[in-house]
Amino acid sequence: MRVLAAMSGGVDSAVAAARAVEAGHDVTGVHLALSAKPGTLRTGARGCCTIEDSRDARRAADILGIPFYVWDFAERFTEEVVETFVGEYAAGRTPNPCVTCNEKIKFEALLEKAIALGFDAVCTGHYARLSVVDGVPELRRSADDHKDQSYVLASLTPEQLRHAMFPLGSSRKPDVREEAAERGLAVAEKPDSHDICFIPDGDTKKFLENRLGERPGDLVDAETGAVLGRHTGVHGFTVGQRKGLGIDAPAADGKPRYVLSLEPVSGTVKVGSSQELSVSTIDADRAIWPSEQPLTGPTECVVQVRAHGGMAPAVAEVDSDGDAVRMSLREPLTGVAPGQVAVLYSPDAEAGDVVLGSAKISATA
Ligand SMILES: Nc1ncnc2c1ncn2[C@@H]1O[C@H](COP(=O)(O)OP(=O)(O)OP(=O)(O)O)[C@@H](O)[C@H]1O
Repeated sequence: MRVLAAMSGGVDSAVAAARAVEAGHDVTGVHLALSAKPGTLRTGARGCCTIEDSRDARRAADILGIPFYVWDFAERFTEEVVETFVGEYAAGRTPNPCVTCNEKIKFEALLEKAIALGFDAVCTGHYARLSVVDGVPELRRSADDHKDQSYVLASLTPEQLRHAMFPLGSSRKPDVREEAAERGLAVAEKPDSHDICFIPDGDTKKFLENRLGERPGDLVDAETGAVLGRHTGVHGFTVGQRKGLGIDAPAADGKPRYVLSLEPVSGTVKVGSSQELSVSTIDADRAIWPSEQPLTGPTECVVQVRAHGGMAPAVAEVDSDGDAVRMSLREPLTGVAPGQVAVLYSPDAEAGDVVLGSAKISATA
């Protein structure tokens, strides 16, 4: 197969590309310049697409003896990922930009260009197991629980998955580092990337304030309706947040308060107790079914509502056109934020790691 290896300059994608070469594929490496300023690469910054990262990716490609290019996808990344991120926060939702990047950049913009150039697949260093049998993709959790990225890949369509390759799915990170060292890849010791790549200092609140300015509103006690304080914008909050609420007076029962809901039009942030934060029903829409088959009838599953943690057994029911899912949780969950993705995994221990589907959370109760 002709394979385009997406090389970030990190250890995972270097080893993934190496394995694709070793498997006998005709591999070309590409580094995506995604920096927020179109046409530029940042120097010295943490996060992705610094000049150092593109050099590291090129060096790895040289060691593997494969052709290598840098493609400027900054404009598309800004439009599809950064602007969506800002818009979602302004609308009182909590987006996951890595999900959007996989959907719109790596497996849409990049894959489209790859296919137009005659490649059969895009290979990445993601940790998730993927097999395609008779054209039907099956996406599963990684063999490495700590690194599992099936959550951020679960929104890929069957067609995108048919052209994806994740050679690290069955590996554990320490072994991947060891393999990189054995292969002489200089990136073997490079630290893992964290957080949101376009917010290198990790200060999401400041980033959103710079973009959205001040949009003041009230912090309101959900139970009594009492105004507890003022804030500078719903974009500074996420459902389940406890710290940084800026409320001086303690709750009557002395227990901590959490953000329960965000109302962008009125600017109201409702807060309440941890009990009020618990939800037992999640509604989600824009569902994606990796195997192309929407669930039929009530289906036992395990639902995961954020990239790390937030899992509960549930019964999922899908509407007739396969777009909307209602999940009735068998155990309550807290901190379920509209805008995040709900990923449905198969429930039994043996096959508990197969992604059945995913959908964007729209409401909770
Ligand atoms: N700027 C980029 N250019 C090309 N591919 C990229 C880029 N950023 C990420 N990728 C691809 O997406 C995969 C997952 O990205 P993620 O940010 O989760 O990286 P990671 O797990 O730290 O992997 P790595 O060690 O390769 O950086 C990478 O392994 C790589 O294949």
